[in-house]
Amino acid sequence: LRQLLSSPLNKIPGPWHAKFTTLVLKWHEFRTNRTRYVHHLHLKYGRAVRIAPNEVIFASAAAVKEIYCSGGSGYDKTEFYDMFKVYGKRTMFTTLNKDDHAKRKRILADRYANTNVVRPQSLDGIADRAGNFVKTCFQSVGGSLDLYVRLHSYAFDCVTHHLFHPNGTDSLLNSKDEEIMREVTFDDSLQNRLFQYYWPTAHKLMGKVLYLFAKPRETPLADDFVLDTCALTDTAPFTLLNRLQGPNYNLDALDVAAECLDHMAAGIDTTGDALCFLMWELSQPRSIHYQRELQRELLTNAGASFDKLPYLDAVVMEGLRCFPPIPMSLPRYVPAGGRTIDGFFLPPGTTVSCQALSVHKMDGTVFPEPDAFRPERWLEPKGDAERKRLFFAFANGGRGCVGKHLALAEMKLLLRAVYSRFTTLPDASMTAADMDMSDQLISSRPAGQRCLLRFDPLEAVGGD
Ligand code: HEM
Repeated sequence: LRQLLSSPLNKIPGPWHAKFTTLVLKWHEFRTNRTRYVHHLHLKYGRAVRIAPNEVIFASAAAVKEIYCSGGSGYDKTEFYDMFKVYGKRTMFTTLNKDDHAKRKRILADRYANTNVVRPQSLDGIADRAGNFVKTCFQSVGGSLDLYVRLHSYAFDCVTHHLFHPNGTDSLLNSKDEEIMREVTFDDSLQNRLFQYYWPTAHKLMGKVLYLFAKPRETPLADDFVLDTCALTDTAPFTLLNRLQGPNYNLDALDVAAECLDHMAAGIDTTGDALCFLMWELSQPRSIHYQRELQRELLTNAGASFDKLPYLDAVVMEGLRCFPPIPMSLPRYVPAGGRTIDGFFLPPGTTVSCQALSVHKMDGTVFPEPDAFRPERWLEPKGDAERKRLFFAFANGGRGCVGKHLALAEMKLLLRAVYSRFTTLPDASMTAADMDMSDQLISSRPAGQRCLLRFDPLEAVGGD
């Protein structure tokens, strides 16, 4: 009790129960609502909030810099990341300390450098898949298309191209490959995995009885696909697998497969959901003028490179700001000696984090009307540095998203392919609840796991 009363964290604002228990936070996690709950606490208590006896969350550029960038890659990750081990192995994403992480990153980082992503063999593969996506849009004309499924297929095909070409998937055209994507994307194991993380002994004791209420994560098709593909030795030089199979890295077959499976999973829901939330927003009556402006830029610059289109860039940045597919806390431990963040002293071992949704929406001077989708804010020269400092969709520092350039290329090529040919409109059967944010372990997806849009070819609306 004395320890509780004398904790330096008592000075940090937050709900009264956060001093004593994690139960309220866990309740929201189990109900797929942690991100919104934490954002609500930020709005109520400010940019630093104690959310549990040993956990504090921040929403400022200074906190992002300290937690995620100090010393290059910021503070060490917490055991939260154990939940993401694959084939029982630690990957780059799940390594907890800096040294292990740096070793793995040195091997593979250049596969994701922009110079590698924009190589013709890499980029042409993405453009081909964007072409396949457009084919399905044309086929849907007169009806509607479930964008949620199609965009996850697109992201799956693009990421497996980058990992395994010529052995990537074709799930936009091939139903067997689509089945693998569905297994990963429609996974519903959140509660089971949280239960195992928080109460491992009870999880073991309850065994299969628990499965009646909370399904475990089971992805046998994806597991087998990656194991089989990693056994092949004919991958193109630009791919991740080609690099990992290099002779000098001392990685066994399961290490290689685990790293690839991890990147495959990291590349499906993130890019798929980012595009899904963004295209849904662009299709709303309140945003249709943004869609028109995008079409105008694309049609008047038909030959321009995808990364030389300022309005397209602004639309993507604003989509990722308003609807970050990883919107929630990325937990880290305060290092030995403790640290002061935003004026509060935090003892070593305190769990600290920032969540993208709040970092993007708590500073109305940098992002006026922060809840509004307004792409043009990214075109104003004034405030550019401040906006970039607060942009946290890909996290920041040495442990930020290694797939960022790949993801941006995928998003821009897809949006260019679609909006230079179509106007998109919401299908009448869709409700706002379908697109509510539903938290998973670290990412969020549309609650209804469907997103029906109508695709009207531009000629049909007079090309306006
Ligand atoms: C819009 C799409 C994407 C977003 C918003 C996104 C976001 C993020 C974020 C926020 C992190 C940091 C997570 C943490 O610290 O817990 C991360 C890490 C990572 N991402 Fe992405 N990601 C995207 C696409 C991709 C793609 C396409 C790939 C790979 C093919 C990828 C691979 C990874 C990997 C391997 C890490 C771990 C990096 C490390 O620990 O050094 N991501 N991503």
